[in-house]
Amino acid sequence: MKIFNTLEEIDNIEETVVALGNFDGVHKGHQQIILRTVKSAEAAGLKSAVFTFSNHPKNLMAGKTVVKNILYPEEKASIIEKLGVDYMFNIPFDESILTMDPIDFIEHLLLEKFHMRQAYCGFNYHFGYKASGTAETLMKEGMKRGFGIHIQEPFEIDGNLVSSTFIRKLIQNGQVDQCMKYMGRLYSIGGEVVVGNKLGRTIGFPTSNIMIDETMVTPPNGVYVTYCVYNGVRYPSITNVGVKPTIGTYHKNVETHIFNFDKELYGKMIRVEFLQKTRDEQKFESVEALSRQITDDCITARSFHRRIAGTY
Ligand SMILES: Cc1cc2nc3c(=O)[nH]c(=O)nc-3n(C[C@H](O)[C@H](O)[C@H](O)COP(=O)(O)O)c2cc1C
Ligand SMILES: Nc1ncnc2c1ncn2[C@@H]1O[C@H](COP(=O)(O)OP(=O)(O)O)[C@@H](O)[C@H]1O
Repeated sequence: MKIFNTLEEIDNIEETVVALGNFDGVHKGHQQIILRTVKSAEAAGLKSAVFTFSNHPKNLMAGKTVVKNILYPEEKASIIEKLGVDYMFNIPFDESILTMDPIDFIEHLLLEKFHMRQAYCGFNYHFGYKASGTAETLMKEGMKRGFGIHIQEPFEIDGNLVSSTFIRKLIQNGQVDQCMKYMGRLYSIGGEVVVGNKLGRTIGFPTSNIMIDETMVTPPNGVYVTYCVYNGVRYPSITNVGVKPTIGTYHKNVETHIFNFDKELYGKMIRVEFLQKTRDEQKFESVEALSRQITDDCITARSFHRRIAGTY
């Protein structure tokens, strides 16, 4: 997949079928739109493309982070690439796009820049000045100018409208066990292993710590059954998300104890995949009490892992 990070970089591209949307989380509704785009492009002998913004439009309008993302742009790109897309237009949402007349948006971006012949978008897609362009605007202009528009109806699973907002809420409520159903993959956080207090190993539970980025959606403090992916291998693990109140005052982080594992991971990249929240983080009266609780947590997590072995 070829990724274009600015409009200026887009040059010499072939005609396209474009999926339009923000696609944060690349959930099952998004996947359906993108897969349909890829199929149509193949059938028509065109290139498939995804047009998305690298920053959330609502954040530019508010002047600060009001919408936290589920995925980093690189993560989003990597998931979209696996769906078979040829081009990704990952463009910064700036003043000029914010204030662009919807007709100019169609003419100058979609047609002149992206060479769009067909588009797929959700029923609630908005674009251009004050988000005044809608799926209907695209329909009308498509009839006039000869491009095709396919509008995806609301996509529901178990009566829930699958949306990025819905998935953000699941994560923020600790309902990580629901993410697979709606996103088609486990919710995960990746990062570089940083040095902690080096206390974990003294209580028998060494942990690999990664920092939490508070500009992203994060799960609530608590203990989770997880997988830890390192070097392409997926290890059963248990993870504490939190501030370690028993030990002191710390920033929120993610620390994972990997079962049957004793390698040094400082400076290495790991990814923690969340299966199930098992309890809230607590302040214990002593490190011994905490250690006893972690022993119990590990028994629970190991039996969970045994139960689901081979499922994911
Ligand atoms: C499964 C698990 C559960 C934990 N639960 C708590 C908790 O409820 N309260 C708390 O203060 N710390 C909790 N911790 C964090 C420990 O305090 C922490 O792992 C220990 O202090 C070692 O920290 P270090 O990696 O910075 O050395 C938990 C850690 C693990 C692995
Ligand atoms: N089973 C394990 N799970 C996670 N990390 C482990 C494990 N065994 C060894 N390690 C390593 O030990 C380090 C953690 O030890 P710990 O005493 O908790 O120190 P820190 O406070 O720096 O996390 C991790 O960075 C990792 O490299």
